[in-house]
Amino acid sequence: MSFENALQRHMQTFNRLPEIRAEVEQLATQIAATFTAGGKLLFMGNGGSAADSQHLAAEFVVRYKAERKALPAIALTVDSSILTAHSNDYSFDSVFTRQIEALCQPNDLVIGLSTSGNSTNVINAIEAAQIKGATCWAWTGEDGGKLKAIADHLIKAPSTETARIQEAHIFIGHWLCEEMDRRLSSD
Ligand SMILES: O=C(CO)[C@@H](O)[C@H](O)[C@H](O)[C@H](O)COP(=O)(O)O
Ligand SMILES: [Zn+2]
Repeated sequence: MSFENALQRHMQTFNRLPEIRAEVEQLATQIAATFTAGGKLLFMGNGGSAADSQHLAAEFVVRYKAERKALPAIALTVDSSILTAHSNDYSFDSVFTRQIEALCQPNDLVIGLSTSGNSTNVINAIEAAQIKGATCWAWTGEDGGKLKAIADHLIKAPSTETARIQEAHIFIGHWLCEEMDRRLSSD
């Protein structure tokens, strides 16, 4: 794909983001309510979405732009000992489930990122988090994949192309950080 072609697809995806604005605003409201109620955010995903998970968790814990209190967020993608021990001793399909069992509380909000919507370890962990009583969001592509029927709420980036979906996901994540700065910076 040429540079121009990739850029055109990126722009097409971003031009369609207003279509999912209501869901993103609903998520912002739920995240703010989660923090106010003493809950935390748990992020997970594979590959680029693992990177997005740790990137976004860091924005909440450290800071985005405003000076505000630390906000509780954990990426389930970062502890190499947990990831390798669990995958080696049990299965990669339950590598996030195990951490949900250890860390997730009923008032937490779980965000599973999967461009296909079909990553088994994300699906399994969302189901485990639902059993724990947490509210579960899936960030997917336009298709939604298997997560469409499983997650409590969906944010479907308007593309079927992995890279473009990831670019939209990180934009949405940054906008949520912007919103938390606006809503919580005076706390
Ligand atoms: O970053 C990329 C592609 O841009 C890859 O690392 C990609 O994230 C990996 O293939 C993931 O395993 C894809 O999983 P998913 O998004 O379908 O859940
Ligand atoms: Zn990538």
